[in-house]
Amino acid sequence: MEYSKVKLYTNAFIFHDKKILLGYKKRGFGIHKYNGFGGKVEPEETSLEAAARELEEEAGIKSPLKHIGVLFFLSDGEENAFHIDIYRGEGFEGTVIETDEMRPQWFSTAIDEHSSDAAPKIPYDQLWETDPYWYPLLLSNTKFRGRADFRMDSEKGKLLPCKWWYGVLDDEGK
Ligand SMILES: CNc1ncnc2c1ncn2[C@@H]1O[C@H](COP(=O)(O)OP(=O)(O)OP(=O)(O)O)[C@@H](O)[C@H]1O
Repeated sequence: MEYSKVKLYTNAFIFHDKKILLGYKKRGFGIHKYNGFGGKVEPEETSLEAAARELEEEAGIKSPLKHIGVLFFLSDGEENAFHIDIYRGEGFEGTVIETDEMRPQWFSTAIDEHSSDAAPKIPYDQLWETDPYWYPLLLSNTKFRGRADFRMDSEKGKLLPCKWWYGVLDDEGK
């Protein structure tokens, strides 16, 4: 797929007490899916500043965010490509709140199926369709990069991935 411009976005995932915080998107792009907290990078701010601002706007918390990956995402009906900077935060300050845009919820990161952890499992069937390929890298704190091209499936009446790849980076991001 081709594109003319690249738009910068952020997406932040908070980890605490063997759990990951996801938000159920209540409106707009990605509605009814679970995702990290994020949005557009505004012209006057850095990607990290945008990630911190969006996390506070959408979940009411602050966290020491570290860049862990990049997703390059293309879609039918979008002339722009999305460059999504993925951040990971260990712990947080403040109180997690529900906002007009997102309903936050904790999910278990425990690998043990029989864990007594009360938190529900990550809802892999309610994420963007290609997210399950890179969540293991996010969960294991491994730097990564990837690309996914989405096309409108006229039979199903929704955007579906037609081509994608994800790769692991070394500590220097190469
Ligand atoms: C395979 N494709 C994808 N996989 C995983 N995540 C994806 C994604 N495509 C977009 N995303 C994220 O979805 C959020 C949209 O943000 P969105 O609400 O539109 O932005 P923003 O809050 O700036 O908009 P408004 O303020 O409402 O205009 C933003 O975090 C962005 O990174």
